[in-house]
Amino acid sequence: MKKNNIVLVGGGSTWTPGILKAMTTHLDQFALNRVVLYDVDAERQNVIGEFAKILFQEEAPEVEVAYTTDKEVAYRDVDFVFCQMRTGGFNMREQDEKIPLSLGLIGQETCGPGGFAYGLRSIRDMVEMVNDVRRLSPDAWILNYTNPAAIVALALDRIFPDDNRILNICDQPVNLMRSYAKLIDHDVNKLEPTYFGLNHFGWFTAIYDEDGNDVAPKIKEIALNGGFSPVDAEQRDQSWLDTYAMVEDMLKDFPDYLPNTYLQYYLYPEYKLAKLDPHFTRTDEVRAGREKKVFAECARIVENGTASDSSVVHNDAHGDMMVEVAASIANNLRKTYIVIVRNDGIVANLPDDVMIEVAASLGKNGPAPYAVGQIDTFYKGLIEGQHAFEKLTVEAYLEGSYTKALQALTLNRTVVDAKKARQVLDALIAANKDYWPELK
Ligand SMILES: NC(=O)c1ccc[n+]([C@@H]2O[C@H](COP(=O)([O-])OP(=O)(O)OC[C@H]3O[C@@H](n4cnc5c(N)ncnc54)[C@H](O)[C@@H]3O)[C@@H](O)[C@H]2O)c1
Ligand SMILES: O=P(O)(O)OC[C@H]1O[C@H](O[C@H]2[C@H](O)[C@@H](O)[C@@H](O)O[C@@H]2CO)[C@H](O)[C@@H](O)[C@@H]1O
Ligand SMILES: [Mn+2]
Repeated sequence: MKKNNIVLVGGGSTWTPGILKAMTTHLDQFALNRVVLYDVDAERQNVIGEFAKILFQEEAPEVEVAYTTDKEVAYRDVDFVFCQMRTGGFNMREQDEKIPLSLGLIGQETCGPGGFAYGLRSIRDMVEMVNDVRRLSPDAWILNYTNPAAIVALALDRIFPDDNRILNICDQPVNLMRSYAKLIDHDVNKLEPTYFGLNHFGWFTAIYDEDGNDVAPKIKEIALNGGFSPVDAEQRDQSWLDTYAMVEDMLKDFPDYLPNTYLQYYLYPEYKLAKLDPHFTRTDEVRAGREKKVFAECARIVENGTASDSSVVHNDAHGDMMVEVAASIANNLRKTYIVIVRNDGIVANLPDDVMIEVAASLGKNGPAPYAVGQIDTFYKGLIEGQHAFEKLTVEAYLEGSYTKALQALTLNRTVVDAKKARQVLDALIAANKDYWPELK
């Protein structure tokens, strides 16, 4: 098995310890030669970089580990880029949530005006990253998790249409699959999904077990009786437990398919708005919880010089998925993953240029998506509206167009009213002046 050189972009991310741990537990599937962490924030990365050195020294001393803020070093001679950057950090995520909420609109990291704002910030740095990687490692696979993945995927498809080694992925479908499996007491690796939609905007149409039986009806029945919760419920903050509980509401209203949890913001914007606290948003929860815990624990490990007694690096769906996806590509395993790809006829009644989220077989030539066929009017209508929002957001960025930005926000189901769209757009422009192109 080839030993791979990896760069983790956003090395100072709160998810990095879990991903590093997953790398050490998957070496039989995904062999490593070198792991480099790259970040623009030296302070964040140093703590996690030092932790990485200890972890690998104990678990896999043959793997070379380094961290750097020099992209010329980071992107050279790389086989796989794992990308999870957050342009503007948690300070800007807080603005993405609190500005819309202060104006009576949903404030969320990837949905609505918050997702729009984050999207315009992410595109610039993501394009720079792809250009740098291609200059230094032309054949590297770029596996991107940076959010909002829907907008990032659409922008990268527009800007690098011939680059077929960029793959955008979200861990939410895997996390939902793990949760379904626990609900029906089944091995998740023996379940195969059929799924369609956009990122954070899709549905499981069926979940097949090893005998070819669809277990989705059984899952729905349990969920409809209030039995649905995340597989890792004991590690979840209250807002995630509330989110999973909304699946019951969604199934009562729309029983056809199992929904992605993010649909709650688009289907029930007023109800969710009433539940969100404009003064204590998800960013506050993450700062007080995951961020604090990860950095304190990594600092403690560095101080003690051992990671053997650590709880911060539990195996989580996110890290496992990132490594398993890379393994499927590197070793041509052709396992099934839900990924984001150009439609090109997969959903027969949607345009080719929609970046859809769908199940695909993943091998050394990239994703081979499974055909979906025609989708029904309700789902088609929802997707077309959301795609128009995403497309206008990308075009607003590329053309520096205020009008397209306003059109995008007006089309979003969490906004709708054009006067509110203008109000939130103007407030977001002021907050993002260091990150966005000028919108005229
Ligand atoms: N696709 C998914 O399902 C999924 C799941 C989890 C997290 N994410 C995404 O992963 C990213 C990281 O999330 P987090 O909560 O750990 O945030 P975080 O702020 O803790 O980590 C992001 C890191 O990226 C760094 N960074 C910012 N701009 C950079 C650049 N241009 N180049 C290199 N590094 C840069 C920051 O300094 C920071 O250390 C976010 O985009 C988040 O939305 C996606
Ligand atoms: O609010 P955050 O920063 O905790 O999370 C935002 C991310 O939420 C989803 O990721 C889940 C993931 O599916 C699950 O496996 C586990 O790792 O928890 C994550 C959230 O706690 C979503 O898919 C990502 O896109 C978001 O960035
Ligand atoms: Mn996601």
